[in-house]
Amino acid sequence: MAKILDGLKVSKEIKKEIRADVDKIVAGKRRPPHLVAILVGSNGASMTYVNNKIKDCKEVGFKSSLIKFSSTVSEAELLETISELNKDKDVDGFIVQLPLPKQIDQEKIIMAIDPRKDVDGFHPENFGKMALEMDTFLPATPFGILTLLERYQIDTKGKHCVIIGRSRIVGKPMSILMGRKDFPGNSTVTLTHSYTPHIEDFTKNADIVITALGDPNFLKGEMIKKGAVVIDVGITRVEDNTEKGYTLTGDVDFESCKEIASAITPVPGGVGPMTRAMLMKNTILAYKTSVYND
Ligand SMILES: Nc1nc(=O)c2c([nH]1)NC[C@@H]1CN(c3ccc(C(=O)N[C@@H](CCC(=O)O)C(=O)O)cc3)C=[N+]21
Ligand SMILES: [Mg+2]
Repeated sequence: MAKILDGLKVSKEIKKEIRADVDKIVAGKRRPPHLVAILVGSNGASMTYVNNKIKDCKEVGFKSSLIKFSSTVSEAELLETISELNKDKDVDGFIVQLPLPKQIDQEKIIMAIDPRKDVDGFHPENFGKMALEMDTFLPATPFGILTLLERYQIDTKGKHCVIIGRSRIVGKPMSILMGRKDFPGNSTVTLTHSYTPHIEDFTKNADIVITALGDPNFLKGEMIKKGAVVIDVGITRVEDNTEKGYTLTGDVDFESCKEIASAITPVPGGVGPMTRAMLMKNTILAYKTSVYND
């Protein structure tokens, strides 16, 4: 039976560390860090995520603000709000919850964010710095995965890491980070996606598998090597007859994989809570402007 990589537990530890830091800041008569979230429309999952981020802010002692727009908001209105947040000295970092409605050009929105306030790490300037191993904000989900690997002392050096999915917020940055010279890193990376034939030919040879494709229970035990480390980023709401009306389901078939893997993340309670903790981490980094101070 694989060791469970308990993202919920580690995320609580990280939030406690941040809280202690904020308490010191406030005791020194300085204002606490301030995170702003922009939410467009009323997608159920997006509302849950954003509300949880606001809850996390309270927990760690940050000030938080939520700016809500209807799904019919214009691109110009959003850009105006971003421009104001960029200038606002009371705001350390902000995020625009994705996905955005189709009338909005996502790239244009991300490009408008001041990279120094881009605590999601989505701006191309920050993505470029990440790729070149310069100090910057790492995107929260990959940052969360790295931190989880680090705290559980999973050896990544010289290992073969196979990533499934090439999204701009998970798969693509993860593929770069696992190959960087830092720890955890120094892996040999294979980035697979929807055009990769016979994905099991790759996953069967992987020491570490990271799934981020959004296909419930895709990765089966027979597709992995004995002793592999399995990181499940997928989180799909599969509709059913439960009270909630859905069950959160990962990309990993947990039941079959836990028998073969040496370590595995659960869904829920794995990568999701780590993502949230790292957004808090990036926000306090933005506050200290330490990433731009060297
Ligand atoms: N600008 C932007 N930044 C993001 O970081 C961002 C985004 N847009 N859009 C959507 C994705 C997804 N994402 C998650 C965050 C937390 C959980 C999380 O806390 N999951 C819990 C369960 C939460 C639930 O009950 O639904 C868990 O896995 O245990 C999941 C997914 C951040 N994203
Ligand atoms: Mg993909």
